[in-house]
Amino acid sequence: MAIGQPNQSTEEETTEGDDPDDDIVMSVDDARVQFGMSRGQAWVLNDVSLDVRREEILAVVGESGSGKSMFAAALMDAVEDPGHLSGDVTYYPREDESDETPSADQIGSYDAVGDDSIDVLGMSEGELDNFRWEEVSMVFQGAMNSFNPTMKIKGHFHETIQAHNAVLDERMEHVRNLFEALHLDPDRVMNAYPHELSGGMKQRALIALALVLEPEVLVMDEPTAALDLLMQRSIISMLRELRDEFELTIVFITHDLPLVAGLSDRIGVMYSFEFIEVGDTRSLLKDAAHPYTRALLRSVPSIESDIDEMEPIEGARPDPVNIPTGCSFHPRCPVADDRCEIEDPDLVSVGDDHQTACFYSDQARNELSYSLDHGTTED
Ligand SMILES: Nc1ncnc2c1ncn2[C@@H]1O[C@H](COP(=O)(O)OP(=O)(O)OP(=O)(O)O)[C@@H](O)[C@H]1O
Ligand code: NI
Repeated sequence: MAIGQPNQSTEEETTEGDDPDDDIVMSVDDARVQFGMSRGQAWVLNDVSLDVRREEILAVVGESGSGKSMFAAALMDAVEDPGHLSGDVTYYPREDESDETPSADQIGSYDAVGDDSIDVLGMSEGELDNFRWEEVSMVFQGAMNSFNPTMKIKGHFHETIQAHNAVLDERMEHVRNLFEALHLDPDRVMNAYPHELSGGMKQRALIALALVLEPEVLVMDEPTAALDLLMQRSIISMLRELRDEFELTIVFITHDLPLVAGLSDRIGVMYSFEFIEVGDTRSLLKDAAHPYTRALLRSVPSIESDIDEMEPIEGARPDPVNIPTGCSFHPRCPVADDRCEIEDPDLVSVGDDHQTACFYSDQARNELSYSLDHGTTED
């Protein structure tokens, strides 16, 4: 395709994987979060559609304020006021292999939209409270200090288990397995008060707490941001094992792209409150197709790159009250033209299991360079 010639985009294109057999655990369709400000209506999640695949590790990356935490909150209907969430969020419980009956029936109390799916935004507060521990659990941004300082770690586990009427001995046995996978000494940590633990230990204990009722999906919002690099890397390496051992799906939210390069199966890049590129980690890092993703990869430090090769992304971040028309990245984009100011590109396929929302991804790939001496090489 000649440079400057736009890709064809169609309404039908979505972020769904190329493989129709992909087992989807959650799907988000046309999710929007809107709130009124004195300056006008603000959109902090702008028509987002994305499928989360069962047992994948999906990294959600983007600059501060791009909507990553909003997306996480949307997954469990936890958007706080004044934000108002609309659209659809659907959860697909694992089918019981020994039985044709979908496990949605076994879960029982939730409202199912179909035989085997659950309408997350249609649940009552009580249903949501169970859902958030038993199906889709979350480690919130900055939650490391959310432990009650006057209660031993053990107490937090007991409290959660009892609040959900689960069998204490059974659950505590599971917790021992979780602790082992997270390289925590159960006796020592359980009997400690929060302040007696290092940041890394507290964060791992929090991850174990999120998994105590065996959810299918674990959403983690910047779970390692407050820790030193060594501890970050060590937790990251435990997460893959945790996923394998407990058959988890992990949605890992971070502003730190190199950190998740060796962890995730797929990466979704958010810009201006929506996904602008989604793809298989290897393909996305090697051959990023969106000018923003390429700029992001150029702006991150790597072990070998010189500090002067790093280029911060120029221009102001989008304002939720004043999202640019057309492609929201156009004011900062080196390859944008008139079309980009008017038309909003949909996500279209740009490779195997790789979609991007840009009319000029060929041009971006040809003209915008970045070096890749981090990430995929360190599996
Ligand atoms: N409860 C809320 N209601 C409305 N808007 C909100 C609410 N919470 C945050 N926002 C706004 O939503 C936008 C997106 O915020 P969000 O927290 O999702 O960004 P983020 O990508 O997670 O950033 P960071 O990396 O700094 O955590 C921001 O402009 C923020 O001010
Ligand atoms: Ni956030």
